[in-house]
Amino acid sequence: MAQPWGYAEHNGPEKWAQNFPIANGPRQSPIDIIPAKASHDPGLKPLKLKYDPSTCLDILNNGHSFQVTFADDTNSSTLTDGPVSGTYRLKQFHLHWGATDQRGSEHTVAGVMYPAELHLVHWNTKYPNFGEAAKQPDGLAVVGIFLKIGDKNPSLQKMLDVFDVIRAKGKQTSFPNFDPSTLLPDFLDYWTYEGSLTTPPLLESVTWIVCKQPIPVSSAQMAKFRSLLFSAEGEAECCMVDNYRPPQPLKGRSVRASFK
Ligand SMILES: NS(=O)(=O)c1c(F)c(F)c(S(=O)(=O)CCO)c(N[C@H]2CCc3ccccc32)c1F
Ligand SMILES: [Zn+2]
Repeated sequence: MAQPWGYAEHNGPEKWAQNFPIANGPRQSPIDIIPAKASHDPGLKPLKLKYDPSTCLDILNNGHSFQVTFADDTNSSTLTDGPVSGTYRLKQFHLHWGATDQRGSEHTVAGVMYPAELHLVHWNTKYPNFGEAAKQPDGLAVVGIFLKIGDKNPSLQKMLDVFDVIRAKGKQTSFPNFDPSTLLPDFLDYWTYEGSLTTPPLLESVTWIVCKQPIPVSSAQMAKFRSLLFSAEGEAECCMVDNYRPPQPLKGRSVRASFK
C-alpha cells in the first residue's frame, strides 16, 4: 500500500513524486500568479456560481484539511460560465492554511502568500461522477479564494463553531443548510489556468479559477483553524498546520485574467 501522504518532512510535497510521479507533470498546481504576466481575455465570461444551502451535508476532518461536502446528485449547486463550458457541480470545499499568519495559501500572487486559501471543488456533469471526472483534462473546476487577516468572518465562524466535534482525523458531523455563497468575495474577478489537484493523486484535471479579491478572516479565527489535528484519536496529537503545497513550475502555461 502506498505510503500515506501528508505535509510532514517524511511524507510531504517533496516526497509525493515517489508514489505519484505526475507530481513532476506539465500542468501541476498551485502556481505563483504574476499579475503583470497574466493576459486579459475579454472573451472570458463572468463566473456564475449558484449554490443551494439545502445541498450542504456534513463537515469532516479528513486528515489533510476539513471539508464540507455537498449532495451532488442534482444541478442545485453549480458553477457555469467563467472559463468553462457546460455545468460543473459543487462536490466539496476545504481550506489550506499555515502555522502562522504569514503563510498558508497554495497559490501566491507575485510571490505573496496569504494566511489561507479556500477551495470550492466542482466536477463536470458531462461525466457520470466526481471520480470519473477527476480523470479527465476538463473534469474539474476549483474556485480558489484567498483569506486575508482583517475583520472576523461570520461565515467562517459557523464552521469554527463545530471544530471541537471534528478535532481529530476521521471525525465528522452533520452541517446542514450552510450557504457557501456567504464565503464569496464581493467581486468575482479571477485568474484562470489549466492545472491539477494540489494533493495526491495530483490529477491534471483542474481548471483553476483564482479570485483576485480576498475575503477577511481574523487572526483569532486563524488560530482556531490550527486547533484541528492531522492525527486520529488515540494517536500522538499533531496540529493541522501548513497543509499547503508550494507553487509548482509553470512549464509554459499561460494565465488569463477576467479583468483589466
Ligand atoms: N486543492 S484541491 O482542490 O486539489 C484538493 C485538496 F487539496 C484536498 F485536500 C482534497 S481532500 O479531499 O480534502 C484530500 C485529498 O483527497 C481534495 N479533494 C478532492 C481530491 C480527491 C477527491 C475525492 C473525492 C472528493 C474530493 C476530492 C482536493 F480537490
Ligand atoms: Zn485545495
